[in-house]
Amino acid sequence: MNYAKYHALGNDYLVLDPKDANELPDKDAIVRICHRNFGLGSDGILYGPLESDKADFGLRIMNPDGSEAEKSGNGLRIFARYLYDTGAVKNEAFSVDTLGGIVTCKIADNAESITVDMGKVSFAMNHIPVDGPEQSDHNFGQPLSFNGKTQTVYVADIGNPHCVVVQDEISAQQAHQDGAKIEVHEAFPNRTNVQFLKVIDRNNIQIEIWERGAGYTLASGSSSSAAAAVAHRIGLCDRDITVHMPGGQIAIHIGDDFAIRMTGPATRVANMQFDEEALSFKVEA
Ligand SMILES: N[C@@H](CCC[C@H](N)C(=O)O)C(=O)O
Repeated sequence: MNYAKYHALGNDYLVLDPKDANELPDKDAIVRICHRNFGLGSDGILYGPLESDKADFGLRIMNPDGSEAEKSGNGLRIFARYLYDTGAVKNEAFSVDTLGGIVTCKIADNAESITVDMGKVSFAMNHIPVDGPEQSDHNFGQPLSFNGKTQTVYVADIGNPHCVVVQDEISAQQAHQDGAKIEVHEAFPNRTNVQFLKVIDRNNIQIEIWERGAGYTLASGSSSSAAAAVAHRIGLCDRDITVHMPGGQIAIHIGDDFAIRMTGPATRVANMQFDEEALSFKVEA
């Protein structure tokens, strides 16, 4: 099976084109294909371009644990780059239908820069299952207990769910320890992506990320969107925010009603062939 591997600031995806595969691999196969030792290795699989009656292209986004994500900012930039590389699009704007809504993508500077209109961030959690008090603009910021402490967290939805923790200092180690706990906290029956956010100044933030279904990642576009929106919503940042992550930087513009425009790169890595033999190897627990 042929996969095109790309990364967006170190957040790597394998693109599986339906012309090469009639259907997505099953959950176990996805886990194996994404495994960094027993498979090709990636933070997820992008299955597309699919037909859509609502947009120019349809896309399904799979996490490396085999679960399906509604949206992925880096995944969308990578998918846009794949469409450009395969000649399906040029420099015109085009729309992509995801489970988390329709987005618009535009490629510039010979594909060195890709902009995605990600949709609007919602802080009133109508579609993220959140147990506990109803989330709304009036009670934005909730105490959450994890790992023996209680901190204020901010939930934000940009098609997929996010939980933002604002702190003076952040670290990869904390993202591993606390992120893993918050992802599966009982407050989030559908699990959540987690960002630890440090405000640098009114136009720059730094985040460490723990992704739902993927774990620690070097960058995330929907996380950047959610974290920037929270920083603006609580009055710490303006509308143009550079998000600094271990893998690099993404530019976020926050428009009216928290409509997010995200700009960043996507880089081609390889064309890879997955051998079915890897599926039958028994991994000792
Ligand atoms: N890496 C992504 C987010 C991918 C989906 C996420 N793990 C989820 O389950 O919602 C990004 O760049 O946004």
